[in-house]
Amino acid sequence: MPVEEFVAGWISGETFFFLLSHHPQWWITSWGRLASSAWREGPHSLHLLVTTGALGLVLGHPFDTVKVRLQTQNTYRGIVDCMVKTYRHESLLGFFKGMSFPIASIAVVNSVLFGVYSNTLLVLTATSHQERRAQPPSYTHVFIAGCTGGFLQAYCLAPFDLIKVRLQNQTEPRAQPGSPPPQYRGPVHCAASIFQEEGPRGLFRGAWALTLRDTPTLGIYFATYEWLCRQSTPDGQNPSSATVLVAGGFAGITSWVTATPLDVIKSRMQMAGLKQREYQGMLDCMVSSARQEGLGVFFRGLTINSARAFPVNAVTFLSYEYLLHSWG
Ligand SMILES: C[N+](C)(C)CCCC[C@H](N)C(=O)O
Repeated sequence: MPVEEFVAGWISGETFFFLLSHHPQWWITSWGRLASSAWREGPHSLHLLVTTGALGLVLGHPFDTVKVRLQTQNTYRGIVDCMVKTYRHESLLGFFKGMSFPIASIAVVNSVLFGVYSNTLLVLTATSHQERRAQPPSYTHVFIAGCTGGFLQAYCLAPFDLIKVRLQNQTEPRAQPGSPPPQYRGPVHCAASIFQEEGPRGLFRGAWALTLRDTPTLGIYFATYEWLCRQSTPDGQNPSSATVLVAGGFAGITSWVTATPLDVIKSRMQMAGLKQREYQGMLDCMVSSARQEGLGVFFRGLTINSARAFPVNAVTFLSYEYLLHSWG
């Protein structure tokens, strides 16, 4: 089984910088150093691509926090109201709650997604990544391979995503003397408390909704990416960097448009069991949310999430393609 796709997915998901850089000062200075050396070496430098992957995730996280809050809390009137309240009560740091686990896990998740996708295509079409420009796979095969990757990555993502959502929803300001501490002190404490209270299954709360969200929509993700690349690339040639960026960005948005209804349900199920109400199951969550808040509830957070999805997915595809290309 070719492993390059797993490795390229891993690096484009990009974690090792996080492991090296527990300290924000280190992060900022080393990113600055890498970016400036990459600038000198030219825009195709690996450093630049890899660090922009991480940077995209960091810069995208505040948008994600606003999205999650709009989806699960009914106290905000809209994007601006949520931003203002978060900033007033929790300062800028409030937007970065729950960020460490996504950064630590995105590499594993992307590695599984891209690795399984490419190897499923290999099984279906008997072509390797390098051969696929000359012999492009059908969109049906691309879709099936994307769904397979999406299905398997959902299981790796589920516990990390649960902890992210729980931490993003803690609206307490940073510990001030005398004020009650938030329920979870950090990602590890959050994981440990869920494990203690609900056992290992507790960590997979909402996992079904997540799997249903990701399986078809990651098929759409890869099919959109392939379609957009082929539209603007002459037959048999590799797409240009600009094409990859635009196709990756729109693939991200398209797949999020289709994923948002189940994303809302997934986030609500993950929050169930805390202050909010319990649901009997996914269907109950859908029906009661729609009854109480109207059908618009299924598109909560879509605008802000699309603004985040474009740059994040543009960079992911660019580094993935670039890495595979440079390994020949
Ligand atoms: C399938 N679904 C739409 C859920 C996600 C597709 C894009 C995944 C990417 N890591 C991101 O965070 O944007």
